[in-house]
Amino acid sequence: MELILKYFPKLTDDQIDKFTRLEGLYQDWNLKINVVSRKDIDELYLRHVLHSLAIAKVIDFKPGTNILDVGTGGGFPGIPLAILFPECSFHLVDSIAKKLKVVDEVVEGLGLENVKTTNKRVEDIHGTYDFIVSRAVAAMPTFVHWVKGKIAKKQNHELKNGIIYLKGGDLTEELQNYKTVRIYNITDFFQEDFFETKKVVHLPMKYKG
Ligand SMILES: C[S@@+](CC[C@H](N)C(=O)[O-])C[C@H]1O[C@@H](n2cnc3c(N)ncnc32)[C@H](O)[C@@H]1O
Repeated sequence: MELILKYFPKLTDDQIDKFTRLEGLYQDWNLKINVVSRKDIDELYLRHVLHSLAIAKVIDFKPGTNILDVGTGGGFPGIPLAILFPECSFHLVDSIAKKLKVVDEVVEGLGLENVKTTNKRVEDIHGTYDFIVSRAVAAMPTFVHWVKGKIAKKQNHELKNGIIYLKGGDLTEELQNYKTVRIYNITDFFQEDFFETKKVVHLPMKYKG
């Protein structure tokens, strides 16, 4: 938890309480359904919570923003972002039911009222969103194909709405066709070795309706 406060020193008592309780909830649920690896549970705050919050260093979501987390798995990046942005709404989607069971339990355990979950493939989700966030789900061309029709017409964040994706390694080839893409090194925000090759990819997508 100290790690989160190091980079987000202005958290409210309620946010600190939720981030603190997160670890116990994941530990309990992971014993029953193994959704997060042992090593990852031991380093939950670094590998999952702080990694998810790198998105907040790229976009400061305004109150009222609605966000889709595609392939949320055990709830990342959606759950940490929902704690950080209590006035935004988050829709967490995954095609595997057992993963969402853990997410549902964590959401209930924390009393997170700004999160809803759906067990579907993202291709079958028909809402629109200001932002689509994700980590480690598909190559960018596939991902863009899945979500490009889901960017809200009424945009809150002038020109910035679109995809924010957490990914690692050399992305030059994969992203060469996207002219507006911005790539941020996570080590620019968090000085931790774990993030050495990890990036935040921001692909603004203007609605063309
Ligand atoms: C490698 S896991 C990443 C989970 C989580 N985002 C994280 O970073 O911890 C990929 C997840 O994407 C989900 N997924 C893959 N394709 C999907 C699709 N088309 N629609 C919804 N979920 C999908 C899988 O079920 C899996 O839970």
